[in-house]
Amino acid sequence: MSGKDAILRVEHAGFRRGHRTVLHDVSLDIRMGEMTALLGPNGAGKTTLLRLLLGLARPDSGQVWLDGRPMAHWSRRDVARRIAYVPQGHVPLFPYSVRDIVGMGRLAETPFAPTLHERDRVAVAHALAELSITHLAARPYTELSGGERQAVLLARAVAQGGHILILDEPETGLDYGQKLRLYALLRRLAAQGRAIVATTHDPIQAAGIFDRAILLRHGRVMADGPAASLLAPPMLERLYARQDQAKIEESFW
Ligand SMILES: Nc1ncnc2c1ncn2[C@@H]1O[C@H](COP(=O)(O)OP(=O)(O)OP(=O)(O)O)[C@@H](O)[C@H]1O
Repeated sequence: MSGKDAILRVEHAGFRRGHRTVLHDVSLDIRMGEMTALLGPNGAGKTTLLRLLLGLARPDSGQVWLDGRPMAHWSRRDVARRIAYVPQGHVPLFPYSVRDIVGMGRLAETPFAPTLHERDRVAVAHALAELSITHLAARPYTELSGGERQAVLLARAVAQGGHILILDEPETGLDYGQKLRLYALLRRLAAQGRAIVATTHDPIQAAGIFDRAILLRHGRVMADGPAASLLAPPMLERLYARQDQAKIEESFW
């Protein structure tokens, strides 16, 4: 694997669902200490690409590498030690307490223990404090607001540790103050050397926050570069152009 700091690499990945090709020849590197935003219109393939990065789906062609080894060679537990995931809108069936949900982030470390070890409890307390939700610790997760739930899922990812944090539309449901705290937290985690990858539907905000942007359209990487320069009007108009308009532009160019 080239690129000294690339912890995750996608090499010429193709992915099909039935007759649909969802990802076409996607190649990219995810680097330590970098905040990478993944943008594109609805259905562009962002969540599918995250699933490949998480090892939850395998490409039909090409390869995904984690820390220099093919993803398929890693056990689920070893992937969970390295990659924390914050999914979109997750609602469990049972009214676990916030403390229990955040504690689930420690399962890769202590999978069969009936109770958490002291170091796990410290990690949970630290994560709750980091997200300013210590006061919610005993509340049932199912009774929280959307923004509070999102903060709990972030705390679970922080408690999990790992070098890579992958988030699917993490701003969903957050108020403005929570969004600012989320981005400050992600920046701190990146400054500690972690790799941050997040999908977002807010390119204007992402331009000021992320280091790098990868633009996906119709399952292909349309552009990959510094967020501040890429996420500007000409590129964004192309990225989010209606399909018929894009065809006109493609034939024009
Ligand atoms: N299980 C499936 N079966 C068939 N097609 C699927 C399946 N999952 C995803 N797709 C298709 O793959 C394409 C990419 O979906 P994906 O969820 O990755 O897009 P996205 O960029 O995350 O979209 P959004 O911004 O709306 O969340 C879409 O056209 C979707 O309809």
